Amino acid sequence: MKHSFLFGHLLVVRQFYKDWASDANFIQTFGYYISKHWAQFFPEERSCPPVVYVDVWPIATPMAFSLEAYVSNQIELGRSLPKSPMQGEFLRPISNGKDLNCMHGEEWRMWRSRLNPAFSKSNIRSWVPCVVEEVESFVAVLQGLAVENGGWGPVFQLEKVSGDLACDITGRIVVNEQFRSLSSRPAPFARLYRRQLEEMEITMNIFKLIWRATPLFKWHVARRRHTLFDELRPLIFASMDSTTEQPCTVAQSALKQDAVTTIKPQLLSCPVDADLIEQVCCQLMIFFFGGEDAVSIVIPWMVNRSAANSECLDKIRVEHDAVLGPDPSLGLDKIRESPHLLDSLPYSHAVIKETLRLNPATITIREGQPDFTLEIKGSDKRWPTDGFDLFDSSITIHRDEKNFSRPLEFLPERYLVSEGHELHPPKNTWRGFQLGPRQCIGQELATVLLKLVLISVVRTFDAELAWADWDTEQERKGMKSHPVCVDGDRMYTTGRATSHPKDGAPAHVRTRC
Ligand code: HEM
Repeated sequence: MKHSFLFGHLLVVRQFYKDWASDANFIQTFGYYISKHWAQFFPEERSCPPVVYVDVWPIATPMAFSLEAYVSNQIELGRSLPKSPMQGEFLRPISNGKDLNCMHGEEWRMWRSRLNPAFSKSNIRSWVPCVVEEVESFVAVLQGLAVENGGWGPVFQLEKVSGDLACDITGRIVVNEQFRSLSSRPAPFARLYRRQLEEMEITMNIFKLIWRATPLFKWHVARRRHTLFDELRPLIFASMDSTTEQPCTVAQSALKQDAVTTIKPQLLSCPVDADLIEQVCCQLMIFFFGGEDAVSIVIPWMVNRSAANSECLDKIRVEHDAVLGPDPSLGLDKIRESPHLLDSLPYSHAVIKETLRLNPATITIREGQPDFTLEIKGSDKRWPTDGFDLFDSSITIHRDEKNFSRPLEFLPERYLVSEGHELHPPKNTWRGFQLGPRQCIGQELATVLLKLVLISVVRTFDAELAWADWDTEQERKGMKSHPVCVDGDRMYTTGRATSHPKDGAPAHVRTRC
């Protein structure tokens, strides 16, 4: 790839923004962009290189994008590489970079084994009635947005409503508290948390980089983080006071091994305990972030993909009628009474997996090491990683014909056919929740949540993204809309670090007759 002595690969980065979209999410989509245009950037090659090295110094650490499953598997399934320091820096406003997602080595292992029980299938199952309660608030919001006469209701940003749902569900599991983000009076924690999210970005803007390096910025961010922890602390104590054995909150799981299940606020005059609670606060914050960050884009993609595929919607409805009975208004009640019915929805599960295949919500980043090199097919030399942040371009792997036949088609059936069928994906290629020891700890919760969304929405409402309504609304507010399409779709991934749907995924809903 053409390298400039002065600018490194920054000119290629500029080209990406020009060709894709000026507000496209670079780290999430650059690998896929290269895989589509490799012949232009690597004219001397006969196929797309499995790893693309990008020199973006001094804006960021040089990057290496893995575009092949067998390379990514060396990064995730082999040796446990540390997370990139960039992630710790990014998460500083909420967790000071001291959370499960940023840790590695022994420290990570210790916290992961403490926290795993709270996210186990059996524990998440026992939370289902509470999760259903939060999903009912989500349905109430949609009902308020669907007009009486059967027409489409007003346009709203689906990302925001989905993120609020994720935050409220996380609040239940983490400290058993109702945050009411979906109501007009959210709890103070929910409001503060949302404000703090605004401080988080990975930027290539030089002025912002300088401002973010100043002690004043760091002080401001730390002060707000402490305010957030001040809200969280009493909730942790209240959750510890709870006498019931099940379900177990994440806070209880985090503190159990320290035998401080009876910890009381007055004990906090002891600095060791205060330090421990501070560590737990940092850990709990990553669950609010991890859940909301992914769910707020996965729900819009799920709506976008299924709305474009009426056959898929019909199949979901048939499955829900068969398992939950013909009356859609009783679907959530059925699950509340019998959570195990969630295991009897294979097609709905496949829809979730297929959504995450075509549109993975997050990207894996690891720090390259001097003694960690990559084995590349057809090359007698191992490829270096030292000095690079390693990116697993899951979207490229998921859309590669070698791994998934008819890769650009939305085909949930591929997860339902048996091995040997043309559509059956090979082992270790689907990485919607990532593979290996660092795979998503919240995947059981996420799957329950997404199934409940399908149960409560698909038979009750029509839902779709509403770009024409959005443009009209913007014009009414005096703002000119500049429609941009990526791959022929107005919906694409933006965001200054993590993935966000374009314009917050404007959508509308109507009640089904
Ligand atoms: C559809 C929803 C979700 C998707 C697609 C998703 C995806 C992922 C992926 C791909 C990773 C691996 C990241 C890496 O390799 O660096 C991950 C890690 C993680 N996720 Fe999720 N996630 C989802 C929901 C959740 C939820 C609901 C929670 C918690 C409430 C959560 C908490 C975490 C945490 C803490 C990690 C880091 C785990 C570790 O490093 O040990 N996620 N997630």
